[in-house]
Amino acid sequence: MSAVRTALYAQVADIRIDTNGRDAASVHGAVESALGLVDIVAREPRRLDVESPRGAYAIHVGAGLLADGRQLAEAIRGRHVLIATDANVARIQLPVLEASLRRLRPDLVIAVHCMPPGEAEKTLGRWQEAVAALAKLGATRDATVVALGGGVVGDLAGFAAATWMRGIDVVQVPTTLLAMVDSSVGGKTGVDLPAGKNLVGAFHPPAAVIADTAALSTLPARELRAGLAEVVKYGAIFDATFLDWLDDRAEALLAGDPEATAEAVLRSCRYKADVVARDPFERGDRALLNFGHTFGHAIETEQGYTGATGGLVHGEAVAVGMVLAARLSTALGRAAQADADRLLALLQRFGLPTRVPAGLDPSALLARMRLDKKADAAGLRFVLWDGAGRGVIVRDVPESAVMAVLAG
Ligand SMILES: NC(=O)c1ccc[n+]([C@@H]2O[C@H](COP(=O)([O-])OP(=O)(O)OC[C@H]3O[C@@H](n4cnc5c(N)ncnc54)[C@H](O)[C@@H]3O)[C@@H](O)[C@H]2O)c1
Ligand SMILES: O=C(O)C(=O)C[C@@H](O)[C@H](O)[C@H](O)COP(=O)(O)O
Ligand SMILES: [Zn+2]
Repeated sequence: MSAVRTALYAQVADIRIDTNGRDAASVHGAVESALGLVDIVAREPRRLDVESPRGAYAIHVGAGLLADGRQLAEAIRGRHVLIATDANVARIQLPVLEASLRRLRPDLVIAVHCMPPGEAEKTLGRWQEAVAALAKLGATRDATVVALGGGVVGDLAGFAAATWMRGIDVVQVPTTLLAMVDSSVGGKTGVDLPAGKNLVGAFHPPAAVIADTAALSTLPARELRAGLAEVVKYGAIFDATFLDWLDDRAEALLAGDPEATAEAVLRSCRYKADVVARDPFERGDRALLNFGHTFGHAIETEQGYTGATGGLVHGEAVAVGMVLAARLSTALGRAAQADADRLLALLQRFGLPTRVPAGLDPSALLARMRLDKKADAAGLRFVLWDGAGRGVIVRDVPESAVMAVLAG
């Protein structure tokens, strides 16, 4: 262990990062916490393989994968690497990831691109900065973008990779629970416009996903809860018994228990991997993953993506959206009230919001939904459920019923 410690410190001391000043204390903290995890990594990280139009890729899940570095080092083909991250993650996880990469792949030419955190930064302007960083690096077609961060970084950096020279590799290294269980898998990338969420983007599956569950130890509680909303979503649409499992493990998950967390990540990735392998371009049942999102995205857009400054963050908006989708299902006679009540109780147990924020106008939200990506010339489509674990895609939902749940 002491040889690993010496090597990690030596590598970290060597690193120059233009975009982020880090003090010695934060480097020390990051290295020490990474070292504490090397033992845990010996307990075998788990691996899932996912078919995709760009080739099969592995999802690695385990504690300490960033300090270990082997899965990441092996996923990089060419010489140029752009590590894209945000300012919070750059302070905490970047030193460890960069040290591992330099230790295991001294052949690489590495640059770091750092953006400010938050949904409000998932913009075309920030995408332009990311591709400019690829140009500065001289990234060739065999270059790799390493997306180190939450879903905002993952979507934006993934889109930069999708568009640079019409498509280079991206390795997703999720550091939030939401990104581990959802956004790093399946290849949706993109940015928001003022007119709507993720309106500009591309399907661009990753070359690998490396989910170091130890990174979650520094995640703010609010972001952990937001991630749990997307975990609940899998139970709601695919598997009622997973809702029972979540209910049983709620305390453990909220406390960041490593075993419960790793299992929640793996099970979530399995649900998502199955559906995206079957339907990578969302022509069919992949749309079930949008449960709660028609409402949720309308809320986020209407609030101007102000999750970091008083609005709802994505997972919170999805929690509210799922409650509304369940109510709409009940109102349309598709599901029992008891199912909606159970979902509401679980989301409340996870400390998630379950009501439309005050001050949002139902008709303005309905207007936002018209730019939902599931809509077509024939109108809106909603993801509803026929009861817990049985998501269903529905057309011809009367606007009056939608307005009633928005207002209720
Ligand atoms: N592509 C997809 O399939 C998909 C799926 C779900 C969500 N999304 C998108 O993901 C985004 C939301 O992602 P998110 O919830 O990860 O939010 P986020 O990326 O904004 O991260 C949340 C906050 O946590 C900080 N953070 C990240 N990792 C940390 C760590 N380990 N320790 C401390 N702080 C950390 C970030 O800096 C940020 O402030 C939305 O834009 C949503 O549309 C995409
Ligand atoms: O992967 C998918 O497919 C999803 O819908 C997952 C969602 O959790 C995610 O928020 C996604 O970005 C929404 O996609 P969009 O196509 O509705 O913008
Ligand atoms: Zn989502």
